[in-house]
Amino acid sequence: MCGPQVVGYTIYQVYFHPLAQYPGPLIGKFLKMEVVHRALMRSGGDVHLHIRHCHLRYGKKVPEVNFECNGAPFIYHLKRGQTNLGTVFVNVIGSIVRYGPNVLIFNTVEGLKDIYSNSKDIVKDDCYQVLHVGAKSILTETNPKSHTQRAKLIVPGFLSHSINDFEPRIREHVSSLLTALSAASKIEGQSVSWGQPLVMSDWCSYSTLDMITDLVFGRSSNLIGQPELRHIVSDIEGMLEHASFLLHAPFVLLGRIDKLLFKGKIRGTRRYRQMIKLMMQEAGENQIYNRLANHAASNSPSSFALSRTEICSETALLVVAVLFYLAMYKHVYERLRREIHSTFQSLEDIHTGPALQSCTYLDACLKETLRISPGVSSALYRKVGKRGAVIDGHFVPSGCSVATGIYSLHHNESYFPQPDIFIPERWLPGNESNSVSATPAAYVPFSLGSRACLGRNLALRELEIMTSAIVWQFDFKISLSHASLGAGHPLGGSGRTNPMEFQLSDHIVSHKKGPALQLRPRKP
Ligand code: HEM
Repeated sequence: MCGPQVVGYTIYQVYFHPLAQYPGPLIGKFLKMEVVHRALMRSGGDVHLHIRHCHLRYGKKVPEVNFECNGAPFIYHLKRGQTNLGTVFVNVIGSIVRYGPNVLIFNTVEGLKDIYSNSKDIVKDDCYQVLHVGAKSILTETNPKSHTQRAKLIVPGFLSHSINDFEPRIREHVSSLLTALSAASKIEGQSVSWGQPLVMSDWCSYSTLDMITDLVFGRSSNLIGQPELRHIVSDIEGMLEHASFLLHAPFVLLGRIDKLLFKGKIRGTRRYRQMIKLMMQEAGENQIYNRLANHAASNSPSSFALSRTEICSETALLVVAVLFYLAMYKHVYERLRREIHSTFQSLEDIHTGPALQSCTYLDACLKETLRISPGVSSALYRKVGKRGAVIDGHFVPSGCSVATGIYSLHHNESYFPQPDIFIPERWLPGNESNSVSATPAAYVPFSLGSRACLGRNLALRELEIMTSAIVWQFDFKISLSHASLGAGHPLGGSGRTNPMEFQLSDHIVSHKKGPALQLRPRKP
């Protein structure tokens, strides 16, 4: 392009483009902000925070009186520039941000529903196709008809009776985890002293990967029992980092620059794929993978393969996030301990049934964790079809990408007052404090509509059982020698300053190391 063309293009993008009226970063009028973050600035992992930042930045400031402290640490208020509890100015969150030349991000319940419940006129964005590794998968399929076909195949594996059948295996894996945690802590019998610090993200990842491989292939990866295989966890993380980079910057595939940038990670991906390949070959008759493979034989062989990303588990992140919040918010921990210890007489009692169902505070803690630290935190892009679509009252032309940032919506003050504070009480039936009550329609950790998470019930079952079993078995506290692992820090950079929030790195799914906990057998 020569000089006048550049000027003409710039004026069009800024003033006359159909999305010109929407506020957003200047650079976003010319480039996708996801690309800027992940490719140019290489700060991948922070996009969920940047989306929230944009909604705040492009909103407006209004005065708010009677700010409530509600048990949050003083440093937290200071970080937000609130030096007294009188009148403060807060940002009213901007509901729509232009996040790329043809990209709009909505931060409202109405926008969310219009985007994700309308599978006829709004489909998965083409960017998902970059994730096909040799074959399409249910997650990356963009054609609604083909998606329905695939979904029919695997949905039965995720219905409650299938999960009930699998639950004894979940409990066995949890029991192995507890034994391994005791051994790694070097806790002797009824010892009252605190054990060695343990990085819980590692241990929970081993256990949840063991569970999910057991379910999908009928054979566990057994990372709890075989330390030499544990590199698989970082192999998966590396693979997701690589994939999330390609998702938004597919141009690096030309000339395969990514092979240079992600050399070590690509090696890890190969190792991981090798393991999965072996498991696929040995999959038991009734396993989810087997059903897909049988169907593939009578259709197009590779196209029904199960993608690797589907079997990696975000569940581990959620368990460690719950443990982090329990260790940080003592009053929450005490209340949950009381509930778990008074409900269950022994570890064997922790299983699906009326007792577990009666644990309303456990349910509230899990919901609040999934709100504040959602396992999938960034924007799930969708593409507007031929006729265009009306989203939250705005007409969006055909071909535009639209999304809602899950982390950003879950931190929208209009739906979740005091969004940066972990308050399980907002989820309790007959909410004890109206000032913090949640808007359930804005809570979407598993997305919604026809492309919502299929593993939701399984993930929740694992979460409930693992969390209750750990709380039942151990007392725990943050290890002072690694206190900042997983936590925000006053010098942590934009959006990462809250020491009471478990920090996520968003790479398709979120992951993060931490917290480091010390355990001891629980006191009666
Ligand atoms: C707490 C843990 C989990 C969270 C927060 C979560 C969240 C999500 C979200 C937000 C999506 C939508 C993705 C998109 O639109 O691009 C999704 C899709 C999906 N999830 Fe999960 N997930 C979790 C665990 C699991 C587990 C354990 C499984 C299975 C073993 C699973 C299987 C799937 C599948 C198959 C899809 C694709 C659905 C489709 O496109 O039709 N998820 N998940």
